[in-house]
Amino acid sequence: MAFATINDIPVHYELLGEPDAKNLVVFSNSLGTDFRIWLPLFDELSEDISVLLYDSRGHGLTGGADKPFGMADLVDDLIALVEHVGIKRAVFCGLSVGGLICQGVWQKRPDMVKKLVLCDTAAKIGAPDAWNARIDAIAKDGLESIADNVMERWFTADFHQERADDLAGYRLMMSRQAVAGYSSTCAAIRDTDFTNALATISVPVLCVVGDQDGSTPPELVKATASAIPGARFETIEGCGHIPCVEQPEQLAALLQPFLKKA
Ligand SMILES: O=C(O)CC1=CCC(=O)O1
Repeated sequence: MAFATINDIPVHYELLGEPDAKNLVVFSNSLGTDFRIWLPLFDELSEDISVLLYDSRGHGLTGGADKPFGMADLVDDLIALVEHVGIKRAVFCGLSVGGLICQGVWQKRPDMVKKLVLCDTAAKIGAPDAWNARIDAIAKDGLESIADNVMERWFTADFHQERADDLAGYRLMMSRQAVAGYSSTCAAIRDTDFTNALATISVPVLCVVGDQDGSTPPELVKATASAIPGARFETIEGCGHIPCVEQPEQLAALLQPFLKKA
């Protein structure tokens, strides 16, 4: 557990391994989560893979919720954190809004990006009206009021039935986020459209999506992959929006060879 002051806010992160390791992956979390969502994946990855994990602005133990922020801030935070820990170049793997942040890093600092893993994400996520409705709902009634709906999109019916303890834990992770940080992140997603930048991506890209993802459905992620030159698209079976939690073995089986390929 480590903290750094990045762009005037405390950022919570963890570097496991060396900043100059050959196989180094930077993981960026999704809306309503923190870096602990990636932990189940690490049991499945080989030991020679080093990782940088962090909580994005307004989430987890990272600060910044008190002032409104947008996608440019989220991207700048990740770039500055990567520089802070001494990483020159890495694979960037982002889930959902984390995938938008990683696309933003590619646009601003392509020299930092060796490969991209875009997990349950797209160049544009959701409709502005839906984000505005979500922002209004949580301003009025708090995150608890939307938690059941969000869990329906995050996890499959099987997960709901068979992993009730985990479901309760991830539901708490989401509903305990700072409302203002969650709200700014919704606005950042609403205001971001990287569609025109997809054709500029010239590093290897792996796009993955849960077959039952209710937030970024397979057709959306497939369309994003189709617009990136040479990108590979894969579906994860029996999975909602968060494969690193629901199907970490399948995600690792896709990630590992992609990381190791020259
Ligand atoms: O909460 C959701 O609907 C899922 C989600 C959308 C963007 C993101 O990061 O998570």
